Amino acid sequence: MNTPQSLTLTRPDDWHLHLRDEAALRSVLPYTAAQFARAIVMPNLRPPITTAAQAQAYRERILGARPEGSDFEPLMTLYLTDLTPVDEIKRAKDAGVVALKLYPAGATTNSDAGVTDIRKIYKTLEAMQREGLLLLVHGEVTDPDIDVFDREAVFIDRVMQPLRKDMPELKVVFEHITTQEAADYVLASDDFTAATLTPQHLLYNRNAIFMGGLRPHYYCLPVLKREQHRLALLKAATSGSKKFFLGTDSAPHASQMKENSVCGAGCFTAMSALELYAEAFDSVGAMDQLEAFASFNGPDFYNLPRNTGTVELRRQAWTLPSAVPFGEAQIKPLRGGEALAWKLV
Ligand SMILES: NC(=O)N[C@@H](CC(=O)O)C(=O)O
Ligand SMILES: [Zn+2]
Ligand SMILES: [Zn+2]
Repeated sequence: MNTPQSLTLTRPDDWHLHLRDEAALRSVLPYTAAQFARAIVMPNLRPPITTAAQAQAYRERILGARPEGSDFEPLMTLYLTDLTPVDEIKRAKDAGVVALKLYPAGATTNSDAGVTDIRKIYKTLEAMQREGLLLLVHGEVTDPDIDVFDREAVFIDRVMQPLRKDMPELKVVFEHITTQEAADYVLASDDFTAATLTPQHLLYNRNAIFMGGLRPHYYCLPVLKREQHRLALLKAATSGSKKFFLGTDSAPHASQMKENSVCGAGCFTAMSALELYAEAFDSVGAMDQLEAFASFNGPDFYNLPRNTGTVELRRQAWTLPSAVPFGEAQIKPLRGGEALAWKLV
């Protein structure tokens, strides 16, 4: 077993992050800026970021919310709709946008304006393939006849397989994968397909949502799955395959929205992201695989330079605050009030 007391790694990036806007943005950004050099910023605001001009303006707001002295760099994305014009792709490329996000309409938080049928946007996807912009997918079908726990596996058959056949050189990131089926699919695919993995899906199975009562802070989409799936994801993350990389999907919701008769989907992990991944990798003696997962595989897939500089993780117990301010409200981080075994120093 590889059980180091500390680990120095090249500065990592977060390849899937929700920052929200305005006061919420100002509350959560410092946590990510303290952990990561860059992050792929999700566009599912209300209203969503659908144009290059909106992405540029959102980027400025993010830069303006950085703590004094921070060099954190947001990497911008657009939200695909049925009506995204083909011309927008060139404008996006020129504006420095790196990817577009496919939310099947109704699949998750703020996805109402999403795509109703992927075939409606094929011309736009072809333009992305030409311009070298990546497609990021929330990979769940929205068919109400499909069980919530099967929606990712069914998405592979109904959407991913035909898409890969029709658009073979479009780089696709299967975001926040949660199943053995998705891990196997990505492993078996060619170099144009990769996946992000969240800390919660590497650490927990679906029992966590029901432990001694319903636990809203463990509810995200795609929902946590059985232990067999968690083990497959952890195996993929620590396998040394370059197709898997860090994407927290940290998705802040005010605690009154989580602790409500209808609980919003999303886990807030930005305050302790690297520590949670370290715990997952350490649990299988794979700390030596963490640097590639957190710092190399993402930039390599996106064709961006790797970061310079390093950060250090130490095996040192500390307690995560149970709640922190979130604009006028408050937010409860995943594992808040509990001890963590690793600390970013
Ligand atoms: N993951 C989540 O449960 N929620 C995300 C949306 C998403 O990434 O699907 C959010 O924006 O809150
Ligand atoms: Zn999603
Ligand atoms: Zn997300």
